[in-house]
Amino acid sequence: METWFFILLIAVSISLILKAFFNLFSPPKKLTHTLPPGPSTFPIIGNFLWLRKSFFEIEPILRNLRKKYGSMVTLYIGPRPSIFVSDHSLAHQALVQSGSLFSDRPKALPTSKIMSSNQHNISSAPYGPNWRVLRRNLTSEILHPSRIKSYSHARKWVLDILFDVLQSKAKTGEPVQVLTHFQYVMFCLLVLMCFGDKLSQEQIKKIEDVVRRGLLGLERFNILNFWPKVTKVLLRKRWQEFFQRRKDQEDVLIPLIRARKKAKEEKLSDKKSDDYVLAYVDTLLDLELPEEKRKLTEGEIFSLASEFLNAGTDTTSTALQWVMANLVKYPHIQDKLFLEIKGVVGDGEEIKEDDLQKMPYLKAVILEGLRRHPPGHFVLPHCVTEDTVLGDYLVPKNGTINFMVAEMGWDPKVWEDPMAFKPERFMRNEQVFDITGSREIKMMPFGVGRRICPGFGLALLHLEYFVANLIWKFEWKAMDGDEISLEEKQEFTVVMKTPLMAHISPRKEIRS
Ligand code: HEM
Repeated sequence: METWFFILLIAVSISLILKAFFNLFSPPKKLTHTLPPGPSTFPIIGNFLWLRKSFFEIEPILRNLRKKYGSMVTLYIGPRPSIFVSDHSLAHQALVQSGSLFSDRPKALPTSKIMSSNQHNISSAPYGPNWRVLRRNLTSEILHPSRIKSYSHARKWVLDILFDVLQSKAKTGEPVQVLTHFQYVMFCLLVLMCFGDKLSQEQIKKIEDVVRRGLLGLERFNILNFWPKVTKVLLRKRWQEFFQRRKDQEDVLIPLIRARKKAKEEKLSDKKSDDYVLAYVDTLLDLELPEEKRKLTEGEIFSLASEFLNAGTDTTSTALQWVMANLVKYPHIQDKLFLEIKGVVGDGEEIKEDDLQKMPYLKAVILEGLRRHPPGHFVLPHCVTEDTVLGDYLVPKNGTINFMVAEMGWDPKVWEDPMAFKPERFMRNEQVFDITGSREIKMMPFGVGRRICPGFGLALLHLEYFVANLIWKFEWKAMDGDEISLEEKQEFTVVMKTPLMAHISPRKEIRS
């Protein structure tokens, strides 16, 4: 079927080339600034071929193009020009200094439009009143430090689950493949924050299965966005598969939303007023959209809940795996971290959340992990609210502008020996490293400016809490004769191509 689609594209391309040829004779449009340079593309077919690639596949191409064209490059991906920026100071100019111009999101492609309930979630909502209300609800109701603190019992519960699994592996001496465990614990935490703390492990597993299945292999559906009227006929089966994925998720998540609605009503009518811990879904039930002056629909609440799970789980478990991989690869860094923890905890059994504030080296290890292995190599695509100039080039309203996160963290002009894992680089300065990039950008694993990841505080807490406890409880070693490979591949995030396998031994036994 794709072959027919391709032939059709060639036919349309030829007619467009002819049109472009005739346009040569019409008077040129007057433009004071031009788009940033980039490789010329064969109309339509070129756009289509770019569209089939993931950003991860495009990244090495962009790295080469940067050498030729500089730190702003244009590619024609799909129907719009896409500008890529790899320069720190241009990113600061755009996202921080001109934040109100550069914080819009592009019009969603058809599949994303369906997934986001027509851009009624935080990450894809246009810059405006609806986005502001949705984002403020998340940050003030759920991600506020005092609310985050109120979920500490959930973190302890999940940590104990993780310890039980690792303890049994340590006893048998078999190596542990940690990623699935990390993914599961992050999932538990976010599910409890999203739907309340009364869910069983079986329910959480079911949610994880269906949400993860929906997330992986999404690039398969990119092609549907190219000329949807045609793909709806020619690629009918793939569209069906796409809708089925969403339905599978709705079947699991919508009953949970309805249960929270019922619980809230019961609480209001005072039938039940027991230990009711506020969950993200509860805050959405009565929220009003200012642009449409109405409450959210069930479908929109579903999209926001899915976004919360997708945004906060794989990103953090990926970062956790990268950090642990480096601690296994470099035992001297692991030892140094262990000694710092010992200095704070003494002979205590567990690390309390307040203890984390006293561990600067731990923070440096996490920051170095995020610099060297950012889970997302690009921020989400941005667009401008009006035609704008950046770095002497035009950034048009009908295009997208993308910022290259990994490139900035690996820039030798900013970071000495950038590909090495050296947490000490974050210890040299008296001041705490500013991850929000408000004064200057050195790296931006969470983005910067008005669209900065609202979950960065929660993510850093989760990373610090789990890394510290995992190192305090166990010694982590590479398997005999096994090199820890830092090769990458793209899943939803940029993960380890060869997932981390390690031998673990309880520290208690080592100490006694
Ligand atoms: C290590 C973990 C994480 C990383 C590396 C990360 C990274 C990012 C990045 C790069 C963006 C895009 C910024 C932009 O477009 O300019 C983003 C947006 C977002 N993230 Fe995160 N994130 C993480 C964890 C979380 C968590 C835990 C949550 C929620 C609980 C979350 C919720 C969101 C949301 C809702 C957005 C959209 C913001 C907007 O468009 O206004 N993220 N994140």
